[in-house]
Amino acid sequence: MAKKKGKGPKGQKSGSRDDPAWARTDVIEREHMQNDRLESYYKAQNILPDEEWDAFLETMRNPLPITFRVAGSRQAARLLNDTIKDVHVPHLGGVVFEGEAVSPPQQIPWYPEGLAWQFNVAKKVLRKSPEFKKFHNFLVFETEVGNISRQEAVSMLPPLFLEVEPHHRVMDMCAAPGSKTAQLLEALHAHDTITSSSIPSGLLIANDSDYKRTHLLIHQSARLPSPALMVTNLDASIFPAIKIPSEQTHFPADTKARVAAKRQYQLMFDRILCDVPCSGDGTMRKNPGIWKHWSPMDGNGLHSLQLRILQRAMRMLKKGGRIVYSTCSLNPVENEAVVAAALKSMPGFELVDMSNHLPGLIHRPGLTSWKPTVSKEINTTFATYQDYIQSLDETQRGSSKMLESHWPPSADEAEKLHLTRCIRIYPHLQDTGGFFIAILQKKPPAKAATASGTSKDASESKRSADAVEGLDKSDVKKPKLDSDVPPEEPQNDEAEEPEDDLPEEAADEPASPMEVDQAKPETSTEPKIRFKKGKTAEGASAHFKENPYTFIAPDDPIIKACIENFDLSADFPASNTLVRNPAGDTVRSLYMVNDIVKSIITHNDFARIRLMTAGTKVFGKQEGTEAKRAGASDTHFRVLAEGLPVVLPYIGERAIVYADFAALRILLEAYYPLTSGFADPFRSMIEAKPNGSYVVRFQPGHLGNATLAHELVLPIWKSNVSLTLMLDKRAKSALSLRIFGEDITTMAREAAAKKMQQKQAAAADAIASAAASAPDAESGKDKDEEADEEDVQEDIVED
Ligand SMILES: C[S@@+](CC[C@H](N)C(=O)[O-])C[C@H]1O[C@@H](n2cnc3c(N)ncnc32)[C@H](O)[C@@H]1O
Repeated sequence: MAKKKGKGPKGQKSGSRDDPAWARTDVIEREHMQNDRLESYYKAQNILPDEEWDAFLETMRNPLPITFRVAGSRQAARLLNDTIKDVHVPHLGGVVFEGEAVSPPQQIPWYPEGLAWQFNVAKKVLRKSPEFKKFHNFLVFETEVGNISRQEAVSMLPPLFLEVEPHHRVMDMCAAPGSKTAQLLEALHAHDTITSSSIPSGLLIANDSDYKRTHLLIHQSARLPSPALMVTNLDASIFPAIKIPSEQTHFPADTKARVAAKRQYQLMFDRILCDVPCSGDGTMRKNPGIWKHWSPMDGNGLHSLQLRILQRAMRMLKKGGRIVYSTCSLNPVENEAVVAAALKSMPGFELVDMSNHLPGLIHRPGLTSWKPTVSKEINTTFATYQDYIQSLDETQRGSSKMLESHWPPSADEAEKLHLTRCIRIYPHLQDTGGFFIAILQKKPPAKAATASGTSKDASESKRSADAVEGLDKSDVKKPKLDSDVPPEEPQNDEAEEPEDDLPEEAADEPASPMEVDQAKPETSTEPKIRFKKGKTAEGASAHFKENPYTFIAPDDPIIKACIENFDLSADFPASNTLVRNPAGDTVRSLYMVNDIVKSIITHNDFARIRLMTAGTKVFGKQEGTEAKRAGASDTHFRVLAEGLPVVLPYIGERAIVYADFAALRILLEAYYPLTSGFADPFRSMIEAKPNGSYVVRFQPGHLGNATLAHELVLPIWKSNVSLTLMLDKRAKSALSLRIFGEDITTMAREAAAKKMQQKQAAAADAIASAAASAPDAESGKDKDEEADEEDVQEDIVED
């Protein structure tokens, strides 16, 4: 039965469009899908021409189509997409259910390479139509192993506008539960092959202020293991400066020591996603409870936080860098008003026109004018903030929650700001949710002539740097609600006091005080930063309970054993492996990070940046009786399936065995198949090896009707007489379904037997107790149907 859910705005504690529980439990009858205030508010905003209004409202009342995206590394995604297109969709064409034709899934027209799909079928069809049931099963398993991401179509858009490349430093400010984070990670890993992962030089920091939701984020992003990922748990509006030694360590002689020190140490980002908490009224089709609870005051209240998050992002962006600001709200107060206020508050940024970036995407331009309401009863009569304030009794003025930035800029200003470059998506245009996107760019360095005749980056001027620093002081250091938008700084491209032609890396004021320890030599690998006393024990970091990461020395016995056992090549980045505990003891897992993540961990206090995870697990200690029987020593680690793509490029031939397709079938069918049951040459090859962890390269081939089209690389463990495929049970089932078209695993057989037993037991109970079975009869459901419903509850997890 439907549970009551909280009614807070999206991204607040009670749930969001990205919260699966929230999405599923909210049930409301169609006749209750109306809200006079909502209609009157949005009519006042003129969001749509009159003739579209009915279609808009009607679509808002219809459930959303099911949409999903083929995820993972690009090559693997293309392959799986081909399977959907060439194997599944043809079977789903021409399905008739209860006398009605059911349409097969279709590719979303604007998603690159056709990797996103949508289909519109009732749950009953998914449950009862054999063709759709099979497809649904396939989707469930592929979702669990991370190859498919069920995600609302519009939610796939922001990362596409960010255009992340593998070398980019990327920040996802409000990232949980992480569907967009996954897309950003995929873009960082665009150079991965089907079997092995590249190690991008770039970085993704995925942040969310909600501790519990960061765990969803970690779970979601584990599907694409990345040495370039960090997850933090901070309020994005006061995200601290991250310190890394800059690539530039030499500055012109006249650079002030304080400026040089700062510029050496602040990480600036190429791409930032601000998918901010919002009122979420664009998600009504998925969360129909919003019809009942919608209030314009949610948007009014969130405006200030949204603005501060966007402004913080602007301060952390490199010149030439890009921010995507997005909400799933249609409310201009949360959208254009935030963007306009942010642009007015900080010089050097502009809205980018990307209206033709995704051919096939139907959208509308941003609004240039709107009418904020000053009460939930929809009072939009005040044309300006000044009019509104004047209308208040003097004693009330100080406590008013309305800000000047809730109101639109003048028509002239709106034109200069190019607010029409914002992108609005309305549900009736392409059968989606409602959405808003703005793409902001920090203007690239403009070369301007200086008095000395050398070429200078004019916007590096002291004036504009001061503008940024001024904002940092007002906003970041006082993490309270803004009562005001900082005044616009005059744009001055002429440097009054040109300093130097420095990289963007460090042009910002750190958000929290730090001192540079000048005594430490440049080459030291020790952190060069020390924090002011007590700083890490204050505020958010005081209660941070996670363990720190500790890098292990390249000559540590464990890493040496891994190098030996896996025949790791000389270029294996042993110095980038770390463990998750303060002293480096009780080691169970080894993590791997790339150089920039290593640099951040080394130079920043983990509690201050509330570091939840970094990099990816690659090796795990082989524990349990199986390991003891196999004689595994304390330094005997196995390569983990999740980290295998990352370490595969370094693993040497001694740790690799080649097998055919038949061997894969045996390994999937039984938990511990005997070595003697395999055919040669695989059998002799593996029997000749000592017990331990190996990597098997399964070669393409045919087996009955099944085809392995591309090499598959998986970890195994060899014991005295048997082998084990080191994948978890669900991953084995997904693999089996993908390759053999059916679940041939022991787990599937056991589950089927258990289900049969349960059905038999339930039937016996029903016969024994007629009274107990009566409510079921009343509800009109049979046990089979309930069991089916449970299956559907185990639905593909949604973003
Ligand atoms: C719209 S959701 C983000 C969805 C996410 N980008 C995705 O695609 O899966 C907004 C998120 O903002 C988080 N949030 C709310 N206030 C925040 C703040 N001050 N700083 C950082 N995150 C915040 C919420 O916990 C929520 O997870």
